This record gives sequence, structure tokens and C-alpha cells, in this order.
Amino acid sequence: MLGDGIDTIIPPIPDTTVGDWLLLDRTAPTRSTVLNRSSVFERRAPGHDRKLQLIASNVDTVFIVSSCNKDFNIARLERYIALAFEADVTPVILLTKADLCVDPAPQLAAARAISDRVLVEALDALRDDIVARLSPWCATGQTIAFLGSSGVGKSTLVNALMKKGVAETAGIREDDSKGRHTTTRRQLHFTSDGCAVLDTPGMRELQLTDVGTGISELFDDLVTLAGQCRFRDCQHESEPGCAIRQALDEGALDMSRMMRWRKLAAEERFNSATLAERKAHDRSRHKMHRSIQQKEKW
Ligand SMILES: Nc1nc2c(ncn2[C@@H]2O[C@H](COP(=O)(O)OP(=O)(O)OP(=O)(O)O)[C@@H](O)[C@H]2O)c(=O)[nH]1
Ligand SMILES: [Zn+2]
Repeated sequence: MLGDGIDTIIPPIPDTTVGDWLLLDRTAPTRSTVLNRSSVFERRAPGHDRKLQLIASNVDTVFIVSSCNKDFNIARLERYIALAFEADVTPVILLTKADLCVDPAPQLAAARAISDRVLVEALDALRDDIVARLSPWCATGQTIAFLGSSGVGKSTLVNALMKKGVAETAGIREDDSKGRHTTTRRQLHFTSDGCAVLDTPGMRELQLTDVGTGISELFDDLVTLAGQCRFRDCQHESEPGCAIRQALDEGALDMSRMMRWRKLAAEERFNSATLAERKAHDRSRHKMHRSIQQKEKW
């Protein structure tokens, strides 16, 4: 835990995560008050109960990193943007390895076309002045994080930002209640300008679950159009009065973008529905167990 003149390890506080601000109770730290979050990344636990886990809170800007070459994929960028919107975090796309492209202009244009709410920068993470390029989002008191596939340059960017500053590590001690202690280290660095750089393993495992709102925000024009279809449950295939089809026919809507929206929404529904189904299944199994136990008592 870090604060004004504070750099210490405190026992875990339930329902807190890296990035949280505490009103510290010095005598009983676990009874500290967690301040309201401006944003929060969550994910489903991979285990049996699939509980919602807090990954990081109060991130202001998330840099969605992709290289201009091999990794460049609009659908993947859209997926990360939906995650950011869902978390209430501002996404900024960084296209790395511009130096390895003959001309990054086509990728830059394609990324800029994703949403007028998302800024895009192309850069050479090894040679550009990263501190200067990212300074609009890295002012004092800001918190930033990075998302992106392996090898796209996230660590390179974090290291470039930290060159000027001191790396700080906040440790959280976790007690597994069996008397054994495991210490997990979560990375929270501060630049010399006082910008918090959040670099946690959990950010790498974010999934597309419960991000319906984020997807609708990113594709809000399509959501509006779909609302104008004659049928509420229009599949936008061959139904009469389909506003989406009409926009496609008129050339006002890009077919591939429409397909990506449908794919993303379907994937999200599948992931989330599976969870709901699991829950329903677990509940009925639990009930069954209970009724068996009760019968056994009789
Ligand atoms: N030429 C060039 N190489 C880059 C650039 N950005 C990153 N690299 C190189 O790409 C490789 C992977 O970069 P990393 O920063 O480790 O990538 P990462 O996203 O942190 O990868 P993970 O830790 O696996 O998630 C390294 O060898 C970097 O030097 C760039 O803009 N241009
Ligand atoms: Zn339709």
C-alpha cells in the first residue's frame, strides 16, 4: 500500500483491488474505507464458481497495444475497446513497430475508423520519445494500463515510461486461511511525473464476458439502426423492414463491420449465457443435493 509517507504491507481487505484508494484506518487497516471507484476492470474467475474478480480499479486511460504488422487485427482492437468502455476507462490505441512497416498509414486509417471516440497513435516503441508521445495521458495523478497480445511491445513502453522515474512495487499479502502465506506481487509503478502505471498479470486474462454495454457503446450506430428494424428480434438476414440491410444496400454501412459487431455480440452472449447456465445448473444440483440430504435424514 502506498500513500503520502506510507509504503507498507497490510492484510488483505475483501473486495479491494490494485488501484483502489483507501481512507486508511491506521489502527485496524482491514477496516479502512474503500473510496468509490471511477472505473473497474473485472473478470470471471476461471474456477468452478466463476465469481466476478476485481482486476484493477481507477484506471483513467488504457493503452490498447497492437503492432502495425503481424498482430494488427481490427476485430481484436474492437474487443479490447469494448472491454475498456465496459470498465469506464478511456481507450487509446497504440500501433507499435511502425518502423517495421513500409507505411503504417493504412493500419492507422483502419484503426482510426473504429470509433471517433478512440484516438490512435503509431510509434516505434524502441526509438521514439515515448514519454513525450504519451504525455497527454500521463499527467500527475493519472493512472494508466496496457492491454494487448504478447510481443506487441507493452513492456517496452512501460520501461520507456519508467526510464525517467522510479519503479515502485506494491505488495499484497494473501492468506489462504490454511495458515500458509503466499505473497503475490502486483506491479504499480510511478513515473517521475507522478503517473501510476499499472502492470498486473490479471489484465492479460480479461475475457469478453458481461461486456454487452461496452459492445453497444462501440457499435452504438448499429444498435440505433437495429432499433429501427420492423421486428424487435430482427436477425438482419432477410426480414422485411430491416434497417441494417437497408443501410448495407445503400452503402451507408460497411458489411465487414456489421459482421464483426454480430460476431462480437454473439461471442459475448455465448460467454455470459454459459455462465448463467452454469449458475442455473449449479443451483439445481445444489437443490438436488439438499433434497437428497434431507431424504437421508428422514
Ligand atoms: N522494431 C520494433 N521492435 C519493437 C517495438 N516495440 C517492441 N519491439 C520489440 O518487440 C519485442 C516484444 O516486446 P515486449 O515489450 O516484450 O512485448 P510485450 O507486449 O510486453 O510482450 P509480453 O510481455 O509477452 O506480453 C521486443 O523484442 C521489443 O524490443 C517497436 O516499436 N519497434
Ligand atoms: Zn434488421
